Amino acid sequence: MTQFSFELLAEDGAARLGRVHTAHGAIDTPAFMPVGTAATVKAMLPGSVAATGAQIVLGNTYHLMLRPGAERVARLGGLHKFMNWPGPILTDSGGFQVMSLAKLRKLDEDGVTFQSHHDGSRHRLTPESSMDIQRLLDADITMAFDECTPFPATPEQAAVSMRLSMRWAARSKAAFVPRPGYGLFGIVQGGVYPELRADSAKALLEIGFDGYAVGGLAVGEGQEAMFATLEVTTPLLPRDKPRYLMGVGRPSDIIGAVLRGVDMFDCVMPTRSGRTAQAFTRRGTVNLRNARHQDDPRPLEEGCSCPCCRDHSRAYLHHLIRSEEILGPMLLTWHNIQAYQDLMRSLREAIAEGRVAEFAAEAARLEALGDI
Ligand SMILES: O=c1[nH]cnc2c(CCNCC3CCCCC3)c3[nH]c(NCc4cccs4)nc3cc12
Repeated sequence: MTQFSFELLAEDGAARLGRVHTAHGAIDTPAFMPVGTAATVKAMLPGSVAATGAQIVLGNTYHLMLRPGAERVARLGGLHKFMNWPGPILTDSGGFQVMSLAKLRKLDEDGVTFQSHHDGSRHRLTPESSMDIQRLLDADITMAFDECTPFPATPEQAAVSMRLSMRWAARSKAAFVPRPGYGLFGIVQGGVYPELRADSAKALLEIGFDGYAVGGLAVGEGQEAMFATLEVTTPLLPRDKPRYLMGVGRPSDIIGAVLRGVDMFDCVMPTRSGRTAQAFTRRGTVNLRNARHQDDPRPLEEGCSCPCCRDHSRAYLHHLIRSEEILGPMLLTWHNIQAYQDLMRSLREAIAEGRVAEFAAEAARLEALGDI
């Protein structure tokens, strides 16, 4: 039976090439995890997600506990069977989504009480219930129940919030049921304050986790502050465990974070943007609603192997978007996920060959050119 583990295969500065082994398969890192909110990567078939090169997807505890319910998913064989995704799945703890989506949230030492944004029914999430739900979903990687410290926060506010998350991290670890091939990740908090980040990392190491996420970032602090915080945080985390930067990000954010020691990423942008006609290319984002594309016979991105770029023109994509045809968001979602997976593969190859700094410089140069 596979044990949950992380293989460190190569290093190039602080950047790492690795492989995470889980009960449902391996993940090559640096890795981008497409978000599968309500047990689906929106507008994509599971086979299409796999065809992009994605090896792991995210499931959303908040949504699934409300509908169809974690017990129902468990009765139906767990999330892998329910959504027909045989590969690894990471579920978030539900905490972040409760704070951003639910109504009438009441947070106390024990957890969060909230009303469903669907029907107003009352629910409660605690470290213990979050672990139970993630186990019912059969997540290969379970996230500790934390509070994402709002931004901006004073050092005092960030300290109070971080200490609550550390108490919740200990309770998450105590409630987590260890199984071969299944892992639990802790989440570092501490705002943009180096001492608090150090305190949080130290607290999590004492509790002991299979992987370490950096939370509380990509919440409006800006790329410079995010990178500065990573520079004082990742060096404090174990070299032989995966690091996961939550909610990141744009391609330039991901590249900069990989250079600062991050291995795993999740972000709603490639899927959400795909549905709003925003396409990610090596030369920056392209808005296909823009009339400049209406006579353009070229593919969205030269050299991209996805069905959107392989089989269709910008003029056609523009037409689909303007006509609000379902195929529009389908093709752009596929392209965006493929573009992110191609970026991660290029980063892995660059690290393996010891040229990741050069890769980052070239990527920044191309993006600065803008689309033509
Ligand atoms: O400290 C954190 N703790 C827990 N989760 C965080 C998340 C959510 C990560 N994606 C979850 C996914 C689970 C499946 C459904 C989709 C989300 C963050 N996202 C961002 N920035 C991006 C942001 C997105 C929205 C507002 S900021 N910063 C984050 C910080 C934390």
